[in-house]
Amino acid sequence: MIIKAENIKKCYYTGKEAHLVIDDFSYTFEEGKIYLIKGLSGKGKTTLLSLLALLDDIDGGKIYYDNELISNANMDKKCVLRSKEIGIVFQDYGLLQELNVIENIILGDIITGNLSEVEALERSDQIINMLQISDKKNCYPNEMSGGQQQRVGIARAILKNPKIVFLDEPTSSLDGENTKIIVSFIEKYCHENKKLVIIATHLDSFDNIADDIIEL
Ligand SMILES: Nc1ncnc2c1ncn2[C@@H]1O[C@H](COP(=O)(O)OP(=O)(O)OP(=O)(O)O)[C@@H](O)[C@H]1O
Repeated sequence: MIIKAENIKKCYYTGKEAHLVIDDFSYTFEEGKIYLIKGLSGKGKTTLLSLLALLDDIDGGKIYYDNELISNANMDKKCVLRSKEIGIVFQDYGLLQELNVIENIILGDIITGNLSEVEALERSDQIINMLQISDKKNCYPNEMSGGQQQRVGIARAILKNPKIVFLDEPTSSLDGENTKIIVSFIEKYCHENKKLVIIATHLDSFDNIADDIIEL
């Protein structure tokens, strides 16, 4: 999947005042590559990620997925794309506290029908093994470290084998060891499976594996 952003803009309104956060951003993201969106806090990294991931609407410009103009599509079409082709890893992990690791990973894709329970369990077993959290499979989020919870978030995002993965500050609160595990996993996942990976970060953890770095 290729994402093309053409002159995209995003404004936030506080009262009557408009703040232009993304101003005329253009870029083409290609499959099989890892891109970093970098910049200081408040520069608009999360905003840009959520526009490209179709979580929020642009105020100007165009977004194409594989040459199809998608920014004008209706909500249903965007939801289907997000559900089938896009995996998102959120900055705050976004895990459900009442569910254990396996349930957190598989439930969404079983509910949406992306995977059968058998497929989901089989794939989640492989993924948590690669991410080195197999011993935590029955734990609840509050029984795990930040690095372990982040890996659960990654496992959940890639369970359905999406073509595109967005990660928002995936290593911001992690130590060196956890960062290393996540960086090498992301590199392998992207390059071996020809996925498009877009990472918003203010850190240098991914610099060595990035195909391009976009400074905001
Ligand atoms: N929903 C919103 N309503 C109004 N302003 C917003 C909203 N979301 C973000 N902003 C503003 O837009 C700007 C960019 O925010 P964004 O979260 O995209 O930056 P960021 O680069 O990801 O920052 P950080 O590294 O701190 O996460 C900030 O000034 C922020 O205050």
